[in-house]
Amino acid sequence: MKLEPNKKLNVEEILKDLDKYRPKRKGWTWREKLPPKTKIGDFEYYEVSKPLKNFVALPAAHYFKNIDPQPQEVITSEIASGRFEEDIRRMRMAAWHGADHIMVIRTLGQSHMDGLIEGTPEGIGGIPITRKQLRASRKALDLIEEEVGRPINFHSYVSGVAGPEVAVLFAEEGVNGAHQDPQYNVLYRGINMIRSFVDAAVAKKIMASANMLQIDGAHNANASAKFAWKVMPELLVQHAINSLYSVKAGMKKENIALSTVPPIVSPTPEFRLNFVYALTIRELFKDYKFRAQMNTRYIESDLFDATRIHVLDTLISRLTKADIQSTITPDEGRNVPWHINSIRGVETAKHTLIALDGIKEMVQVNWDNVREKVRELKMRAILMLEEIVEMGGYFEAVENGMFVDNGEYPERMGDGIVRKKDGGIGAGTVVPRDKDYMAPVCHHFGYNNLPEGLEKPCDLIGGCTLCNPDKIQYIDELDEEDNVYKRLEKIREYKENNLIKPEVEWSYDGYIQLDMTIPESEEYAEAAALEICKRMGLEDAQVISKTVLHPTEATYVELKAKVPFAIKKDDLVLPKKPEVMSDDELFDFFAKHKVKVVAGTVGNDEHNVGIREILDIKHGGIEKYGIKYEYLGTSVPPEKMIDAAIEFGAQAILASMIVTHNDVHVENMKKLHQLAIEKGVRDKILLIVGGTQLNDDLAKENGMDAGFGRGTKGAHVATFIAKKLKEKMEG
Ligand SMILES: Cc1ncc(COP(=O)(O)O)c(/C=N/CC[C@H](N)C(=O)O)c1O
Repeated sequence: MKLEPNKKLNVEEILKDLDKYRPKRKGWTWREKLPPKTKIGDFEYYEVSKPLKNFVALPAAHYFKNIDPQPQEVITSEIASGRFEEDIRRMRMAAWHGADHIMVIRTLGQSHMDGLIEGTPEGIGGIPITRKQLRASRKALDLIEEEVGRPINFHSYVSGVAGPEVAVLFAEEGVNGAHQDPQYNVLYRGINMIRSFVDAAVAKKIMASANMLQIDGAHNANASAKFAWKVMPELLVQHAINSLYSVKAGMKKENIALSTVPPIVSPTPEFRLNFVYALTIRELFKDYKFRAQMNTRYIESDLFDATRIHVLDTLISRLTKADIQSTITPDEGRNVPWHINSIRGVETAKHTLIALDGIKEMVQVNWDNVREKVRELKMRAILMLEEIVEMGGYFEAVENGMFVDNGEYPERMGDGIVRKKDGGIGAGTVVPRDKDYMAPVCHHFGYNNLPEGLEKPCDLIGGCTLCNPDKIQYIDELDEEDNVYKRLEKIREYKENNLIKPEVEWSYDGYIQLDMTIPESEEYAEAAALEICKRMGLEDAQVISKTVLHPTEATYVELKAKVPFAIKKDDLVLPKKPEVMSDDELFDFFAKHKVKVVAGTVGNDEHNVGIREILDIKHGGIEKYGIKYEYLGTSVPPEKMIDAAIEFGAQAILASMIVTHNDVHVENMKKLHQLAIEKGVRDKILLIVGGTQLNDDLAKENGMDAGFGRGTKGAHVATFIAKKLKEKMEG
């Protein structure tokens, strides 16, 4: 099976033969780095990796030969729609934008399930991680990898009371990376600490056997603390505990990634604080990997603010080091991530990393002003670790509320998270192994009374599931109602009738996002906006963000709402593509017919970039085909345009109109048409207008011969002139 860029992912195809699916590989894949000063297009890069085969480049790429340079850092897209058949569509979108690390959040509460989930039930806030969901997702990613031309890492979470079972499932199914940090269970899921650490050792050894990359859970302290910047010493301690525990459990340091988040945001002077922290952690843990995550603690519903924060967080990565740049959807503050926001997050990371390529060639740390601060932060962490040891170790420290206390250690606020050593979920469930304990399976952590001379423990049973996947018991579905087939059934009618509905996260969910500015205070603006949606016939309208432009003058309101209808794709009339003759035909025509035009930006408009692109040879402008032009400049009065065309003996006027405020562009078109009639040349001179807000219909309605909008090239205009002149000659 192969994905075609012009064909949608076929979920039914993905679901076929999942019982026979085997992962193509195990373990994590880093990007293929290219050497410093690699040339891409007209530019040199210091920190790029192998480009993609298929991609969606940044918006401005078309100015630069449509290059899409890929940073060396792995870029994560976090997905949490709750329906894996929708997640895989978004994975494809994210991969084209440059994500090669797909992280699917688990459904609420899966950490508290003491066993595996089977089948394909729908999740809340994330996906129920099941063998079938993992296989379908990994199988889809195999196809998406081929399509974009780069390996994609599939990632989820090994935590909760079924941690070891989940770790085995992941190792069996070729999951490439996972969060694993026992402190997460203890602090944020209330799971017994002895159970958590014993399970973690078992899970880590299994993850190590499959060469999975591990991400720790320190970022949760950033997200949970009242004053996120005060837990920095503790974060270093948390990283140290999980990192060393992971090494002791058999993990290689290059597979241990510290999850590090710039803890604070503007309006604080964030950079000076975040930068010191970022330098400190990288100095202390230089043999490990760094998974930089954008801040989630202070993300509000304002997408622009969130994006600014994420750009600044990515600057920190560029100025220090990140092996993975994890993107968080900028709307983390208001929705479960939607398609567009997952993609926005990836674009922000790619844009910023590429924009700051090689920044360290020009910008260095002023250690004179930083060294002392780094040292102080390290001292705080070391003192905290020493006190933990004095208390009797980690478990006692947690019992004393040492963690996520909002005092910057050694200051203490006394509001840390307290867990009892013999309390929490799974307390008392750890049983010491008997002397004759023996488990005939591979990669099993801890005491195992295996017979001498075994090549592999599982030789005793003819192979374990990690060595012999045919031993895996594949369960297809358990719930007759809550499964992917039932969900696909509900939307089959839309697909069969080629119907279209907008969506934000699930096919045909019908949601749109709209925004409006209401000249009222916040509360009236919200009420008015909802009423406007109601009168527009939209359903389930909800305000998702408000920006006060002025307490009484105006409020900008963003809403989501459902459209109560579907569109028939077959009834849609597509705007006709502008005709374009081949270069040879254009060269040939204008070699035989000498054509002159006058051109300029008409009225009181100073924008000239667009018209120059249409004229100049180096941008593929009309000059390339032999058309002569007289450029009149900007803010050219319509009268002067007509007079110049007469004087220059031009067959056409090219009038650029970018400003359309108060319909000034319509007024100028009408004037050109009227003046050409008054001067008796309307049938001798083609009136051609262009501009980002224009189109052919609007131009013709106002007396022009043609109108060209966004994306027009010189060849389009030259083709129009040639065809019209040909008609005149034949007529
Ligand atoms: C160390 C660890 N284990 C498990 C889980 C998830 O475990 P549940 O199934 O209990 O939700 C998490 C969650 N982090 C959220 C993703 C974050 N936005 C991220 O990108 O890292 C975690 O940090």
